[in-house]
Amino acid sequence: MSNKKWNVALLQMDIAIGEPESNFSKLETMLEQAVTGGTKPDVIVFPEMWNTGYALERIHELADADGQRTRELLSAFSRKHGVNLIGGSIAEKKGGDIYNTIYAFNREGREAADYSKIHLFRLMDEEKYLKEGTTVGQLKVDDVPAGMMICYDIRFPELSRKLALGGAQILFVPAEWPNPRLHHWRTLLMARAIENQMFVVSCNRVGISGTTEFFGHSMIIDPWGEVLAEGGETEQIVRAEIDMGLVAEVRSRIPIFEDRRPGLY
Ligand SMILES: NC(=O)CCC(=O)C(=O)O
Repeated sequence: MSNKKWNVALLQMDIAIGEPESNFSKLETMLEQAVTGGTKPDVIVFPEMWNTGYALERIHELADADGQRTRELLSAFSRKHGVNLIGGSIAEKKGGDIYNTIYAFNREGREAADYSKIHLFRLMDEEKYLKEGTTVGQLKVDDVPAGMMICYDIRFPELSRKLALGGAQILFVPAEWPNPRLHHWRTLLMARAIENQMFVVSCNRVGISGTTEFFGHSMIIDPWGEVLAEGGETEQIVRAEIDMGLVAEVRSRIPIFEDRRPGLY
């Protein structure tokens, strides 16, 4: 277990539907603000589908081919500033298919992992336009085992438990989670943190897209379930310092991983 302390910054941004140019420009502005406007972050997280929003009917023309443009930006920025990036997710075109994919980059500017959303959200028609990923999102951030899930994935506790059993001490969750389900968002994120005794770091977008309103409330939650930081409902950078040593402390106080009875369930 690690005793590392990290400053975490979440880019709680608005996303212009179907306008990658405008979204890249917004993201680059907020990235600069994240590294210049406060304590220098160790990890920066972005929201879900930040390059295109849910412009699904035009997604084949808008998606980033092999994530090339996104990868170039993230690699250069992470290397220049010595910061880990959990690069939200983007609409990624791979072969003839479109995926909802996170790229994570380390402080040296190298790609640490990618993860494509495995549970597609029917209420937003994802299953009609996107292809689901087939592997879970595991990575190391400064040698600390971590996990990645995307938005709707948090409704599946089996997935976060699998990541925790695989060693994850922190879970990163980019999202586009809208009204009227704020209560679900906050409760599910806190539950994933408490039941797995891990940090949960979630970045949601803000703004209105068609008739759908996204409420922000990006959250940084510790392994005890305490909310260390929570965004409001406008564009902002949400920040907190986290102490990774707390994971071992909470896990030794209530040893749920030793007390599990997997033979019975
Ligand atoms: N983009 C998403 O996966 C949205 C998930 C959501 O809103 C939910 O209620 O679940």
